[in-house]
Amino acid sequence: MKIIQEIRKEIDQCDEILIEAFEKRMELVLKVLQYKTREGMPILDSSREEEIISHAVKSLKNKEFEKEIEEFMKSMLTISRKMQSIRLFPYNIVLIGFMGTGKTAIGDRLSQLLRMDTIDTDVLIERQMKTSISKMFEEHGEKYFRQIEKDMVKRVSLRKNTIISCGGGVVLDSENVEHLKETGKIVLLSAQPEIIYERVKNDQNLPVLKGNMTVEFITKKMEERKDKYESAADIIVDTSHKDKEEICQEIVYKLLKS
Ligand SMILES: Nc1ncnc2c1ncn2[C@@H]1O[C@H](COP(=O)(O)OP(=O)(O)OP(=O)(O)O)[C@@H](O)[C@H]1O
Ligand SMILES: O=C(O)C1=C[C@@H](O)[C@@H](O)[C@H](O)C1
Ligand SMILES: [Mg+2]
Repeated sequence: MKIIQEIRKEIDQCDEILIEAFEKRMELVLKVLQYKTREGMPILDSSREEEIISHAVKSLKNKEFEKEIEEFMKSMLTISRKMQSIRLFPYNIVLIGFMGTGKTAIGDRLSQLLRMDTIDTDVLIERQMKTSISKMFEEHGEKYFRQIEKDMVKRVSLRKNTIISCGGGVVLDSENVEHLKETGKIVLLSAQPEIIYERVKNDQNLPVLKGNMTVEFITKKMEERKDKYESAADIIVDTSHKDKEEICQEIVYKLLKS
């Protein structure tokens, strides 16, 4: 009994050291963040995280704990990144734009990079209604879908520190824009019609383009919606000829400047 008490005492001492080191580390992370923001340096640096993890694995004396140290460092980096994201973006990041501009794809990547939660109105609607958007259009018409979408936008606008990827038609309704703006900043993703066509041409779940999957129709529809998209936007990021990493960096940079 005495032995276990002795060991526990040592564990408590280890925890004290960890707590002290953790506190110090978080304070230093915030200092780096302030410095980077002041100097206009890129905030996201995935290679630095990999370096920190591999350094920790190498530094370990007892190799029995390799897997565990990796997990430990990853959790700490996640906590640290989350803390930074909350300070940098104390609001929802709302992604809007035409079909195929990358709202869903960029929402997912941005959420990995910033360790912020992400949701997608189309995905939530399909999950709630237990059917596809195409079927909803087919069986009940567009008006029915837009009402469900409107209710969903109202609900998701109540969230905090979340990346909200919207359906392509969400901002056509001015009340949706008002709700989203109450808690978020709006990022308009754009792309050239030819690029959008290449990205969506095989997508069977886009009823607005059904029977009209051509560059000409996409161009016309984009032109019709242009003013609504642009007037809702706090920042605009063109996604043509850019990979997801570049787009995320640009979103972060422009949001911080806005
Ligand atoms: N920057 C990019 N480069 C190459 N492919 C991309 C890029 N962004 C998105 N894509 C691809 O284009 C397709 C459409 O993207 P995504 O589904 O994210 O668009 P969306 O804006 O969410 O469209 P929707 O309005 O239909 O929900 C996907 O296959 C995605 O992987
Ligand atoms: O642009 C649109 O009107 C749409 C885009 C998709 O995200 C879906 O929300 C739906 O297919 C309608
Ligand atoms: Mg999408």
